[in-house]
Amino acid sequence: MSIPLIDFAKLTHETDAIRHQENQVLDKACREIGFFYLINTSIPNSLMNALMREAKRFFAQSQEAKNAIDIRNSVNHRGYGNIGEEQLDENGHADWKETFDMAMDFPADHPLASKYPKMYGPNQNPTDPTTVEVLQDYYVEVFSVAQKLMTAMAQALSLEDDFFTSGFTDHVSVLRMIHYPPRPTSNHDNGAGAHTDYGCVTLLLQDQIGGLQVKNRQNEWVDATPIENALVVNIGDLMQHWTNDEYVSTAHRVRASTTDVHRYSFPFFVEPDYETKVECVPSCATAEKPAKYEPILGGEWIQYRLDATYSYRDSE
Ligand SMILES: O=C(O)CCC(=O)C(=O)O
Ligand SMILES: [Fe+2]
Repeated sequence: MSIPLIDFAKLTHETDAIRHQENQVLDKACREIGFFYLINTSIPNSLMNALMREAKRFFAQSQEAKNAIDIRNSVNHRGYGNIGEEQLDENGHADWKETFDMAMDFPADHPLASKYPKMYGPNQNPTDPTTVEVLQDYYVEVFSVAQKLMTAMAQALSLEDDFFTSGFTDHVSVLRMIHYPPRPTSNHDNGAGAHTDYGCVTLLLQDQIGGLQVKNRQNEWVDATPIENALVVNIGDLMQHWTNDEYVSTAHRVRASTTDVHRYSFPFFVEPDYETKVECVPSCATAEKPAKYEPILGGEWIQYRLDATYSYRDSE
């Protein structure tokens, strides 16, 4: 099975019939593969290009400059992650990539930062103000797309429109920039190891290099070949829990760049408020298929998964 295409312009169309029809296609994609391309999003192409440009500038800085905002110095997991810091597949190699993570910025003395210091707090920003501005602008735009997407999912699942989005007031969604440099040896082809994402959905912007692969229901790795200006969207574990396994969180991986090729990608991990209670949505449980998972707080789940994949968080 290949990766379906969803038209965001249709999903948010003013004509009910067009919206409903696209909603059915979305619902099918979420149930059958958990991955789709999203085209015609409201994000300006110029902003996507600017993000790509800033990422190249950011990662091209000296190691010293990047280490000044090392993610290991941030309790709430913001900033720069060097190669080898993250290992997504516990049975493989560490990932051959460097990263930068940002999220909503809360002052260190904010009540939520005091209560959940590992999830809320300040960002560690790049020094260049243009980079920061572009990251913030993109964050706002991509979150707006995510909200509309979750509204469409709620409609597809016969829920109130705001069933999911109402859990995103003080959300912990993360925008990440990733740089996959050329791999050093031929036996280390792991850009990002096989994994599922932790949150509700992930909206990924990628360049034209390719390398992302998705495991379909037949257990075959399918290439998520880049489509210009389209986002690749996938369901995460929290949404799978929320929907009692109706929407599926699917394994994916990134093959590392070959010699001389640099790849850049920008996942936006859509994650609710720490205190949003995630429990089986009513339309996904029946007498034959009762709720499979205990209710959990969104933040508890994300924190548990982050602690498992980052070496520096092990000891905490
Ligand atoms: O870089 C990519 O294409 C995907 C990255 C990814 O799956 C992740 O960071 O969770
Ligand atoms: Fe992922």
